[in-house]
Amino acid sequence: MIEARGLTKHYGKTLAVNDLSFDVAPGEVTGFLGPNGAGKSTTMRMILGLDNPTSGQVTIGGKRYTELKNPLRTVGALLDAKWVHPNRSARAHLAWMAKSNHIPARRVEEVLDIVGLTSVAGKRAGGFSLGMSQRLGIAAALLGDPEVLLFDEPVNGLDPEGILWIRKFMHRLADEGRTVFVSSHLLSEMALTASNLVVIGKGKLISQSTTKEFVARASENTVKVRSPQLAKLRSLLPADSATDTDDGILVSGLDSEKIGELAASNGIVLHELSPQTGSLEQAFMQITGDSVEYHTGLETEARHALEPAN
Ligand SMILES: Nc1ncnc2c1ncn2[C@@H]1O[C@H](COP(=O)(O)OP(=O)(O)OP(=O)(O)O)[C@@H](O)[C@H]1O
Repeated sequence: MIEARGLTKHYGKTLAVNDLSFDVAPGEVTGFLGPNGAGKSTTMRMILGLDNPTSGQVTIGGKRYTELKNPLRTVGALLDAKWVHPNRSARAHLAWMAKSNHIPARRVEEVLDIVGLTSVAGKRAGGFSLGMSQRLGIAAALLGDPEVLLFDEPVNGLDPEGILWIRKFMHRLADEGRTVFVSSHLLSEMALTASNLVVIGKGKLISQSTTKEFVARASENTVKVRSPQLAKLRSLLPADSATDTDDGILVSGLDSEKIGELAASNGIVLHELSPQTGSLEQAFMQITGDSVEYHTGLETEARHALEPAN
């Protein structure tokens, strides 16, 4: 269980995290969602004691990170997958981490097996693809068999196969009863990965709810309308209720019956009148009013193949 209360962080004049309170429960994957610069990494660093809050606090199982007796046995984190000595093998890297944290050496082979790196464990980590580096980072996070796991943007730059692997792995960790907190700015990915969402924008909490609730709340009463007389229909709708789409408008605040009746009583022909099932993207934009571009990242990131190390 992670509990943040009034968590605030100033960097000089920049208010990176602003009075943030949220809970992350065990046995589930909780997504930490927000556009670039929203304060996700700063929050994760404060959870891990790598940064001190200006005010407020965050605890893991009721204790601040600095109060934990065996931090690696309580919380594991993947912050930067490339943080590894390039000439060290994966096995040597993990053995060094285990030794410096009083973790038995046999655990190294266990975590290599869990993340599927046993066959390349003797190769230099510097030659690993991004996907393999992510697996190594996850193996390191699992070394102390912690109850709580944090992942900062774990699918960034991964190919579809790597993304799928991470997604399934997070579900597995949650099914084992662990607390899994994963940050991302990729909304589509979080919709598939997380059952709960903590959503922030500009350092502030926007919402904490299940993913389903988040989408349902924001996407109610959105109706797609196509018509050869759109301008006339628009003039009859409440101000700011319609936004343009490629081939029509998206109306919020009115249900399809009302729009249909309005069109009929004014002799307006409709080619489409369809209530929209909400996507996470729509939900986010409606709730935050932000116009950040979101995408799954699958197309542009497919070039990073999960190749074996040289
Ligand atoms: N060490 C620092 N010194 C000064 N400003 C910082 C520092 N770290 C973060 N910031 C600022 O704090 C804000 C939040 O940054 P943060 O990296 O936490 O956001 P984020 O949601 O993780 O974004 P991203 O997805 O781009 O990493 C940004 O305005 C950033 O420029």
